[in-house]
Amino acid sequence: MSRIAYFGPRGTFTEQAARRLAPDGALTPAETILAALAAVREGAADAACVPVENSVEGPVTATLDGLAEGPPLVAVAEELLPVHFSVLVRSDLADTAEIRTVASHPHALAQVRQWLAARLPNARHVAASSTAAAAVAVQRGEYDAAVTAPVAAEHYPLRELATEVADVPDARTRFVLLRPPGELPAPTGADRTSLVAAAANRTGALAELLTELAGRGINLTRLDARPTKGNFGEYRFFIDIEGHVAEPRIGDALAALRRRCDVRFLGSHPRADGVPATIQPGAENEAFERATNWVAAVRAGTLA
Ligand SMILES: O=C(O)C(=O)C[C@]1(C(=O)O)C=C[C@@H](O)C=C1
Repeated sequence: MSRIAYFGPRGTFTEQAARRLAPDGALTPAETILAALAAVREGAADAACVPVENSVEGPVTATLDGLAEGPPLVAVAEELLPVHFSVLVRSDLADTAEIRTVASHPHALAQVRQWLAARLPNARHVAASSTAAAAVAVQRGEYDAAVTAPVAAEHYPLRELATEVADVPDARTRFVLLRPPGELPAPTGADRTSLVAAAANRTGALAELLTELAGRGINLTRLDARPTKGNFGEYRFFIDIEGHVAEPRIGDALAALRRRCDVRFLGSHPRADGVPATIQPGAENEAFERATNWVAAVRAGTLA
């Protein structure tokens, strides 16, 4: 049975994603995203499930930084979960006027800002390590309310003050299952490839990388910049593209990027939404294969 470390404690959105990604796995919560990644790197778990991006708040930076640094890990699967929240309070709380503090993961607080301003305008917002960690803190009496995944109400003896809370109704978070480098999932035609590129700090460096992708008709699904943390003003670029590294056009593009700068491969796997890659005319895999075969024939002296 696969041992899966997930960003916990019990009752996070990530736990739900992990259950879907590894239905037969033995799930163990990790207190932080970095701890989940470390469990795999140290061999205590076979895979880690962590959030990577949210449709409202964008990248989960702890995941991005954790993947760019340390021994490499590769995403082998992803899950998209609809995100709406429950607001949980202690069962003995008599009146919402008593709510002075609301705790949650910063991504969660950002997704319910308007709701909190309208319904609990006097409550101070407090960042917790995860939505479920906020529920634990409310249970301990540290805070008055927690913004959590709906499933948290099943794990913690708290009262639901509100459910289906979301400023943006169809918000979604994408989660990935990460393993040490190994056999890749087979291409399906609806895949995502992720990488992080350390573009040089000079005029046009990022544009050159993007031009390599655009010239091969490859569509981006995400581009995030994160500081390298070394020199102020230097960034790494997290790039998600449509397609699988096993495809000639994607392999050709990755080789071109690698010629230009340091690239870390972060995985090729089926997309959770099943959206097939958009491929520009002339950028089909067959076109790349035909062109490669033509060069081989020219070199062999059988074609000109
Ligand atoms: O705290 C959780 O429940 C998580 O799984 C983390 C997380 C996130 O990192 O974005 C996941 C989904 C929601 O968008 C809010 C929080």
